Amino acid sequence: MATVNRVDLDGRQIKPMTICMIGAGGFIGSHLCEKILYETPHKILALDVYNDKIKHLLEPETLTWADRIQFHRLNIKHDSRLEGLIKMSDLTINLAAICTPADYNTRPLDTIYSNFIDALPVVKYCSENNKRLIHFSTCEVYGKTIGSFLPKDSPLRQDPAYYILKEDESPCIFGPIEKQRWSYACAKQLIERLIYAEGAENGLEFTIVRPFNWIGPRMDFIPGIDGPSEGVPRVLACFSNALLRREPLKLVDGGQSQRTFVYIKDAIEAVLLMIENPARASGHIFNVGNPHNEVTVRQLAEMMTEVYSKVSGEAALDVPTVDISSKEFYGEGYDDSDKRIPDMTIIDRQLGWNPKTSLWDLLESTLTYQHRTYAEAIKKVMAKPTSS
Ligand SMILES: NC(=O)c1ccc[n+]([C@@H]2O[C@H](COP(=O)([O-])OP(=O)(O)OC[C@H]3O[C@@H](n4cnc5c(N)ncnc54)[C@H](O)[C@@H]3O)[C@@H](O)[C@H]2O)c1
Ligand SMILES: O=c1ccn([C@@H]2O[C@H](COP(=O)(O)OP(=O)(O)O[C@H]3OC[C@@H](O)[C@H](O)[C@H]3O)[C@@H](O)[C@H]2O)c(=O)[nH]1
Repeated sequence: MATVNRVDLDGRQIKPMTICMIGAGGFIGSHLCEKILYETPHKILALDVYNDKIKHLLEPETLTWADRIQFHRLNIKHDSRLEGLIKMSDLTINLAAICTPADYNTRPLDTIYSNFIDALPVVKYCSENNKRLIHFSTCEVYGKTIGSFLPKDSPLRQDPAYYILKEDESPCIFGPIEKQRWSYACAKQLIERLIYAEGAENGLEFTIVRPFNWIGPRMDFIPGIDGPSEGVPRVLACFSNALLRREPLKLVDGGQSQRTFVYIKDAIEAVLLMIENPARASGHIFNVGNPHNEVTVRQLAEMMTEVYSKVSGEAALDVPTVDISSKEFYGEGYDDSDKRIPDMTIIDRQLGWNPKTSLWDLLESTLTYQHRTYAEAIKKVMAKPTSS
């Protein structure tokens, strides 16, 4: 229930606000809209080119929160309504971006435009109109770890100083320009620098979020079901798709890269704290991830196979994974982050936030959702004879 008498971390009453949420129809946006509508009195101006993932919040119009969410179908690349909507709001949250690795090396121009050029007017309108901005960046701005450049057998690789990623200390280490994978990270880094500079020179009140692999229901799409057959989503959806179709999970370059995964519902708690505690969140860059949920991609595949077998009741394949080269899977210009463990000092100190959900538990609830949502549709598609 949306409570009116909400207090912030310092015991002050939180006034209801209007939030302009750009990219509200995406994975993170859909969870953030739910959280705000279910638990707070705030209003949302939801901007996106799609609304499939928030349809349940928009229809029917008799829902108790219907007067607190307004959907505006628009593309921020070219829509004169953007400035007016930002002006009508107390806070703008920008989530809009091309953010699937399969696009970074194959559509580098779209990637750079989306993550830098298209975000520029949002920063400018916030700055000029004295509006607060929460901008979504990425953990990819750290790029590769310092440790990855050490010899394989160096004992220093075990020293956290060489791999833990700290907002105010770690360098941003990208590969050469011909590795177009880094077009995304580089564009995100430049918009972070621009926002930071707007804060320093023009007093923009900002918060930058660096998500570390947030996963959960509604992430991306299942190819051929609610997205293009040839599309390559992020790893959770790729592996879910293979499990649903009873095909081996593809491990890019042997699945040796490491990631930490955080449950979307834990991560959204952190965003709500930022929204409602401006004095503690403004001027900061926050890592938001779960340092305790680290696995290699191979281990993720093994765990997902086991969890899916449990939630679906179907035995796992005899050979559940297959190796594939990054060139074959993503094409020319792919490169990878080796390891991503967030330092949590700043977010813990400023907002007292820490993630709660283990990788096993978050996979169990997410794969239960995937099975319930897609298993029947996949069976139907697979039963259809293919035209030759
Ligand atoms: N999910 C993660 O783990 C993760 C990790 C790092 C960074 N991020 C960042 O968080 C943000 C949201 O990510 P997500 O996972 O929800 O992705 P998503 O693709 O599900 O959501 C992005 C939304 O933005 C919309 N959008 C894109 N361009 C637009 C435009 N020009 N005009 C209007 N709407 C537009 C898309 O339609 C989509 O609904 C992105 O900026 C992404 O870079 C996410
Ligand atoms: O089928 C697959 C898909 C992916 N992978 C691997 O799994 C790892 C994770 O891949 P994801 O697609 O989830 O994306 P990444 O973690 O590399 O980047 C993501 O992280 C931060 C965000 O900014 C973006 O959402 C995205 O860039 C990579 O090493 C990738 O090569 C596979 O081995 N098999």
